[in-house]
Amino acid sequence: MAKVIDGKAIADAMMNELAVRIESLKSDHRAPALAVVLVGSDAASEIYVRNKIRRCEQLGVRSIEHRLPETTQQSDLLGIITSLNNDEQIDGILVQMPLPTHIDEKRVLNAIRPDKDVDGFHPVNVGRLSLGEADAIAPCTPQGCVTLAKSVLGPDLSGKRVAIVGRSNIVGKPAAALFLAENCTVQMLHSKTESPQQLAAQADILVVAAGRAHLVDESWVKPGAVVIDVGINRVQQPTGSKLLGDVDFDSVTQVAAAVTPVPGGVGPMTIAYLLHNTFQCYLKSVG
Ligand SMILES: Nc1nc(=O)c2c([nH]1)NC[C@@H]1CN(c3ccc(C(=O)N[C@@H](CCC(=O)O)C(=O)O)cc3)C=[N+]21
Repeated sequence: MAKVIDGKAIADAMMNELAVRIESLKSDHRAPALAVVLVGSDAASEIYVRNKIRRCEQLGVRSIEHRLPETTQQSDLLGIITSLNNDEQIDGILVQMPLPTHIDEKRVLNAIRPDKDVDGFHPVNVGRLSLGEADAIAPCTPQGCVTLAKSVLGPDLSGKRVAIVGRSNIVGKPAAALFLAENCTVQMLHSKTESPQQLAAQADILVVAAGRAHLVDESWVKPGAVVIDVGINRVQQPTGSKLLGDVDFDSVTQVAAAVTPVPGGVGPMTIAYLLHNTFQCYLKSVG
């Protein structure tokens, strides 16, 4: 049986460290502030917002929510982003994805000030990350994946073979950039990849961010590999709704050295890095 990687515990430890640093700045500076904009409703986004608010409270970070109806016009959303951009009291801005289809996600991401872009989705931050620049704001979930892999394999990942299933702009692509920056050998697998199982089964670290419940079973996993499950699929069951990962945990645990659970794996790490990124933006802002 594989080791279960406790993302919740690692996130808690990161938060405790952050709480101390925020507390120590309190007497001289305003509190850090994070604004979240949610348009319409989306199950995964609701979980995220709920946990984010709780964590902000624990850390003494001011949390600002803009909950807008599904029918919100793009121009109104852009107006809110502009006012958050210009508000010197706000350090981080996060617009929940996905947006309703009548809104152009690209326009919205482009509108966020790069130095407040705590998601790291603005083209300037994507470019900095791809150039390997140290001051890039890197996306939260991929940073969590790297930290979870290091929790098992130690801080030096150089030479490790990494396979990433899924090529989204918010997880797969930035995860590839971050593992490359760790000197890993990175391979991207996606829906058009031939024999993805065979390729995945060569990886020391397998990151699964495909958005399909239980896509990956033990046939994809090299014995002794570390498996990071990014999936959050809400499925209805007779007993109520349940969260399923992209990894079939019971199957993969037979061959892997370590696996992240869902919930309790990548999710809490995403929130921890959201607060980490917010704190970094805050440090730059207050000097
Ligand atoms: N601009 C943007 N950035 C995002 O990072 C983003 C987004 N939009 N839209 C939605 C998805 C989803 N997402 C989650 C993060 C944490 C948990 C989380 O805390 N999960 C916990 C709790 C689960 C629970 O409470 O049931 C866990 O897996 O253990 C869930 C979902 C971030 N996303």
